[in-house]
Amino acid sequence: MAAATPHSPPPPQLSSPFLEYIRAPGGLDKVVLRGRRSCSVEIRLFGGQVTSWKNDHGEELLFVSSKAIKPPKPFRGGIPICFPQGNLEQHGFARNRLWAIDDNPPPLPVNPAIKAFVDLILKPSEDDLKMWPHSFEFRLRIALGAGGDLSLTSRIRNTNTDGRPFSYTFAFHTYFSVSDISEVRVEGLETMDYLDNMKGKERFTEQGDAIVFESEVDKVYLAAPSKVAIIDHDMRRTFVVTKEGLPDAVVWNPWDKKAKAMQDFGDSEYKHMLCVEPAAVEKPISLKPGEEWKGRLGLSAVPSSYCSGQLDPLKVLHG
Ligand SMILES: O=P(O)(O)OC[C@H]1O[C@H](O)[C@H](O)[C@@H](O)[C@@H]1O
Repeated sequence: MAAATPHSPPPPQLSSPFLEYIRAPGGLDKVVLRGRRSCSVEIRLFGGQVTSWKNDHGEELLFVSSKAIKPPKPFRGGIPICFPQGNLEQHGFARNRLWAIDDNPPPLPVNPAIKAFVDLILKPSEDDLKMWPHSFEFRLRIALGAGGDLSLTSRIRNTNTDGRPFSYTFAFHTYFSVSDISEVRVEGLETMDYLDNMKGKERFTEQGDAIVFESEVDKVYLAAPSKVAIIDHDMRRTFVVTKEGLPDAVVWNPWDKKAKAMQDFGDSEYKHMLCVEPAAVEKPISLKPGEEWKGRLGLSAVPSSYCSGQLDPLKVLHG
């Protein structure tokens, strides 16, 4: 396994005032993207994982467990990358590997207003290839927009030289920080079909209006719309989640019993988090050698001053 090396190479020279490389022992080196006022994003090279996203008041928007444990265990919170899934460790190994900074990524169209971004890359190690015998290049661009919005673009290329295709499922396992899960509602997934992970992946159709939370939820919404809103009444904040190339959306909250059973999660922390995860789960993505797949996650937080308590979710979703 490509665990973090105790003697890391010298920090890369990041030639931008919007980026900072921070050295930390035990595979915890990180890159910080800085935007206007106090907006920032922190990305840990271990897992290629976003571990913090702050708005321009410096308020944390992502949930990270106070019990999160260090590498080589996956880190509970932020945005773990789930790839490649299948008959492997839960959620695949990408969240559990040391990624590198990609100094020379192939061109990716960018909004010229975006100054703060970083490109990471993951390639399989010899040990990874024994577990999942496919050669790939996984490029991840993480960008902080001028308005404080965050985007993650994944590009996965099949670099097999033996002519073999491969297939995988994928998720941006996004943990949102919420004031009180009982006061949160999700708009955009009502009337959708879903697979219920708590009922042996049986298929159901969501009924009623917005989704609210009163107990454990672990559902894969199929062919979910490209925009989903998470409305946090107490915080007077709405997260708008956009997705491209990722048909499904997993919604997860472990609630009290499961929370207690998780070693790296506080007993009451389920009250302050919600995972809404743009994903490709139902139909695995298939790539022939030389082919590349692209998936994008966009996150923005609409503050209460904008909503003024009059938030019209239809405007957020369709306006
Ligand atoms: O504990 P982890 O491997 O990070 O998984 C945490 C959760 O992730 C997803 O949301 C799955 O749908 C859940 O079934 C799983 O429990």
